[in-house]
Order: sequence, then C-alpha cells, then structure tokens
Amino acid sequence: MSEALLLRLRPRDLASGRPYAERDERTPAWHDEFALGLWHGWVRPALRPLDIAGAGARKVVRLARALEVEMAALDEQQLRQRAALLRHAMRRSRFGVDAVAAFFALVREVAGRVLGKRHYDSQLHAGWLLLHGSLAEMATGEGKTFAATLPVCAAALVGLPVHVVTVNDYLAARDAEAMAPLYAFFGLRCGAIVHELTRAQRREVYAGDIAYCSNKELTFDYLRDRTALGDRASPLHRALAEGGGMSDNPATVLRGLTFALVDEADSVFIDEARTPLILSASLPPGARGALVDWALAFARGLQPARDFDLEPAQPRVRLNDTGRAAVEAALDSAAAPPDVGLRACTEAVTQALAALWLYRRDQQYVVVDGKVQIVDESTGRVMADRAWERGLHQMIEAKEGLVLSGERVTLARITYQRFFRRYLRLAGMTGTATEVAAEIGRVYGLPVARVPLHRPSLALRARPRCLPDADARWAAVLASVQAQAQQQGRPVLVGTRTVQSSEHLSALLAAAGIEHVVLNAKHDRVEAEVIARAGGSGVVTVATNMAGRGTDIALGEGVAGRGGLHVILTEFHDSARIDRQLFGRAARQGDPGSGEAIVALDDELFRLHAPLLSALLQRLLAGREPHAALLWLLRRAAQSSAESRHRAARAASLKQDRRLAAMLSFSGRGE
Ligand SMILES: Nc1ncnc2c1ncn2[C@@H]1O[C@H](COP(=O)(O)OP(=O)(O)OP(=O)(O)O)[C@@H](O)[C@H]1O
Repeated sequence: MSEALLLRLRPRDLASGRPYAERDERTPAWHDEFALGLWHGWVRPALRPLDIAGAGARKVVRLARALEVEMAALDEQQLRQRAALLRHAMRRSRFGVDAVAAFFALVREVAGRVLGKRHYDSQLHAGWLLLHGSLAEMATGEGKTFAATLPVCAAALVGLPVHVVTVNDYLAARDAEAMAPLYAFFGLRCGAIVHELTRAQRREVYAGDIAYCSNKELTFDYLRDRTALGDRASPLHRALAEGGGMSDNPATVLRGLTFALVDEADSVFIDEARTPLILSASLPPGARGALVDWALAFARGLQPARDFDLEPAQPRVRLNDTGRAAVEAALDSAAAPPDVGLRACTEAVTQALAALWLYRRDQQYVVVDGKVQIVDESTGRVMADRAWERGLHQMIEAKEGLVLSGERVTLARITYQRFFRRYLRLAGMTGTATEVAAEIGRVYGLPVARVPLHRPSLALRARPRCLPDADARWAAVLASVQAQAQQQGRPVLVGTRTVQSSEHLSALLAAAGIEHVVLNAKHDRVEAEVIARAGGSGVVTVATNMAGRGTDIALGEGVAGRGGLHVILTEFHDSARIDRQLFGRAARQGDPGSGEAIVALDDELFRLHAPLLSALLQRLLAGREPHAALLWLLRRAAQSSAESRHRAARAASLKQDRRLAAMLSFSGRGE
C-alpha cells in the first residue's frame, strides 16, 4: 500500500473493538503470479548490482551520520521536541529520505543514552528498507532485533499500530522487554503477547502502539476476531461501519493489520507455511473411541508392501488392493465397530497405519502431561494447541495409551500466506532469504534486499564429515566436544534434529562424564537460563532446533580469546537455510567462532530424499568417509528434493485454503 493511503488512516480506523483496517485479499491470476515470480526470482537478482533500494538506504546513512554531532548536543527535552517535529515531517513527506534520516539519527542518539548501544550504520540501512516494506537480509548476529526498532519507532510515532512478529513467545517477551525503554522515551507503549494472556490482556497489549508477538499467537487472535465478527468482516460491512451504521464490537482484540515487521521471515513465510492454522472446537470423543481402538488393532495386523505402501518422504501411507479387501472382509466380522461404513473404516485404518508407521514419539511429537504435542520440525518447538487433522491425532493418542481428546471441528482456518498478505504494509528480516526470494516475492509481494555486514565475519568452518553410520557419528561428536570444550575450554553448542537424538547424545555424554545441559521441546521452560549460560567457558549445550534461530549466545569472560563458541551440526536439515541458521549462533558481530558438520550416511534426510545415491555411496564406500565433493553432491540432491516437496506442499495448502475460503464466504461465513 502506498504511503499516502497508509498515512491517511485515522485514529478511529485503528481503534480496537471494531471491524478493522486490512487489505482485501484478491487471489492473483496465474499469469500475475508467474510474472511476479519472474521479477523477484530472476530480474531483480540480476539488477542487484545497481542496488536501487540500497541507494536510498545509503543516503539515509550518510545524512544520519552528518547529524550525529548535532543530536549529541541536545538534552532529553530537546530530543523529544525534535521527535515531535520529525513526526510531522515524516507524515508530510510520506517517510521521505530527509525526515527519516533525521529521525533515525535521533533514535540512534536516544538508544545510546537509554539502552547503552547505538545503531550501526548497517542497522540504519536495514531500517530504511524495512520501513518501506522490504525483506532485509542481514547476516545472523548482525542485530536484527535492534535494527527493527528504527522503523518500529517511526511507524508507531506517526500513529500506525505496529506488530513485531517473531517465531516464539520467548523471543517476543525477550525483545519487548529489552526494547521497551527506548520506546518509552518517545511515549510509545509496547507489550508482548504470550500464550498465557487472556483475551482482555491481549486487547490491552494490541491497544498499545507496538505489540511483539509470535506468528502463531497473532494469527490465532486474528482467526478468533474473524470468527467473532462473523459476516460483518466483509468489506461491505466495514464500509457500513465506517458510515457509523454498526456498533463497535468488543469481541475483537486486534486493531487491524496495518504494519507488520516479521523477524526470521523465511521461517514464518516459508517453513511454517506448509500447514494452515486451524481454529477448532473439541467435541466429546463419543462413539469414535470404539472405531479408533478397532482400527489400531486391525492396522497392527497389516504388513507393509503386502497390505499397504509406505511413502515416508511425503509422508503418506496407502492401502493397496489386498489391504482394502482385508478391511472389507473385517467389516463383516463380529469384532467390527457397529454402524460404521466401509469408507470411514478404510480411512480410520489408513490413519492408524500412519500413526503406527510414520509418526514417532520424540521425533514428530512428544508426550507431555498425558497429551500428544506436535513438535515443529523446523523450530524444534512444541506447537501448543495444534492437532493433526481428520482423526490422526486421536489415533496417535490411542497408540500411546492416552485418554482421547475430543474430535475437532474446524471453526476457521488460514495459511500464513493468506494472513500476512492482508497487512497494509509488510516487512521482514532474516539471515537467510536468498534461496527463497522468488517465492517470497511471488506470494507476499516482498522484494529481498541484502544489508551489508557491520564488521567482517571471523567464522571458521571445518570440513564437513560424513561417517558411515549413526554410531560412528556420535563417537566423532563426542571426540569433538572433548577436544573443544574440555581441552580448549570453549563453549560448545551441539544441534540435533530430534528430541530423541538430543537425549541419545545426552546419555553418551553422561556416560563419558561430560557435564552438559539439554534444551529440547520437553524442557522449554528452562530455555532462558540455558541460553544465558551457554556462552560460558567449557559449557556444553545439546539443543534441538530450538536454539537454531534467533538465539543470541553471549560469550563469557575470556571465551573470545579461546576461539569463541563452537557449533556442531549433527544432521543436515531439509533446508540448507536451517543449517546456516544453526552455524549462525557462532561468530556473531565480528566475534571469533567456528562450526562443523558431523553427519552420518544413514541419516534420514539422505535415506528419504536421496535414496539411490545414498545407497550407492554406502555400497561403494564400505565404511570409509566420502570425499567432500561427494558429500556436497549428496547433500544438494537430498536438500533440493526435500525443498521441492515442501514447496509443492505449500502450494497445495494455499490452493486448498483459497478454495475453502471461497466456499465459506459463499455460504456466508468470513473465514
Ligand atoms: N548496535 C549495536 N551495538 C551493540 N550491540 C548490538 C548492536 N546491535 C545488536 N547488538 C547485539 O548483538 C547481538 C546479536 O543481536 P541479535 O540477536 O538481534 O542478532 P540477529 O541478527 O537477530 O541474529 P539472528 O539472525 O541469529 O537472529 C545481541 O547481543 C545484541 O544486543
């Protein structure tokens, strides 16, 4: 949305408790999407040397630098007065270069006084790009959280409600608390939305100027608002409301989707965009319990290949003709559940097979307090309140011998793709966007722009190693931990892909007498303390992907002199971006640090996504380590196959979401 329109929003358009400002979604025609993909994927990268977006940013940096001395001479009162003037100047000039540069110089000065740190030039550069709705790619550790305060202050000061979106509650609370004093200086109210808050508390936070929140909490709040608004969420009703024909609706908590700044944008826009968010209500389990038990018992008697085909890479399971015939025959027997047709039975058996063969405890889910909780593969975190669809969740509960939760009915659903496109102004930042720039441009309309490094990186990367099997890998990891932590006194972060492997490694470390801490979806309550200690000399931290993104490990006394943090990656992820994020925990902001990958040839990634090549290598190498070039090839093959599968899943999910939305709006329901 253009600045002119954005800045024309009046306070009453942005009040809470009424149908609110958001972009009306129009499904782009295929040729528009194609053209956007071409532009963002090929033309823009080719134009990068001209760096059109960067020209404005560099001018902002230059002008802000020139104002440094002048700003430093102002006292607090004068700084506030100047901020009030610049507020008008930014509005009038629609966030023009001169006004924004002067305002950024002022924020930099204030930050130095109230937070004890001043924005680097690279952060000013990023700030300009973000304010104008780009996806700023800043290397890991360059200080995105702090850079975000510049556009956030500018937008909030001119009266736009700002949502700073991050990937989890821990980061939302941490960032809001750390940055609050800066916002307070300008009289801006900032708060964090975390899972525990009530609706009333949420409304209070959103009513402030700046809300830090996780993508999940924000989207669910939106879905609840849309459900509360019901039919009145349509553009027609909003128009009526603007004419004063509709009363305020206290059931909503948000104040519209005006400006969102999404941290770790590739994680939110891409990795988490495969599954839609579903607002559901629980029905009592009722008669389904009998069907679930029967299907599970029946499925236990079936055999792969004979009765069903397994496709773990998808992941999918399909009954074949023999399996279907067996279900049909079983229906006639006395043990079959009463009053259930063949279709429902076949579906239940298929779900039971998926529960038994595809979903493993401590990998795709954990059992905490008697409940099955899904673990998000890319973030390593529990996705509270999410459940698998179409009875699969209950099937897994039955497999684990837990009390069945009720069947769920969908009240509203939306994918992140459709949700974030509704913001009038959207911006994002991440350390890893290049690979997905085309998709982000096509789907979200966001151009990707790279921000120069503040200081040259001192990261050291050892040659990746690929051991013949998992046991050999763990032995090598143990040896490396001993060498780095015990002999050299460096802190070591070992990243594992699943909860199960983190526990396996933990047992091995304990047996070897190596003191360590574990951070995974089962112990997420201790996260802040674990991270606070993880940079100490000789401290060993074993963590799933929970520590793979956004986590800032501060180096302890004397650690930089010993080489800084050492990161060990024990399994490649489906996407190279996630690997890079894990390595990005070390060597931040010009600190020393290093990383190494120690993987195994029989890792799931290779087995599922490059089965032929990995089998061939296993045969040819017969226990030896592959040459670096061969490992590179294997990794490329597996990761690009996994990524293209995920891309297809995202496209399918978006298509289904649009179809369902069209059906629901046709039948008179909002979402
Ligand atoms: N201008 C600055 N002056 C001093 N310290 C800074 C500055 N900017 C950021 N930092 C510090 O640098 C560290 C890294 O910042 P932060 O965690 O925001 O990085 P990041 O870019 O978000 O990293 P990641 O990509 O891993 O999420 C933090 O400890 C932060 O306080």
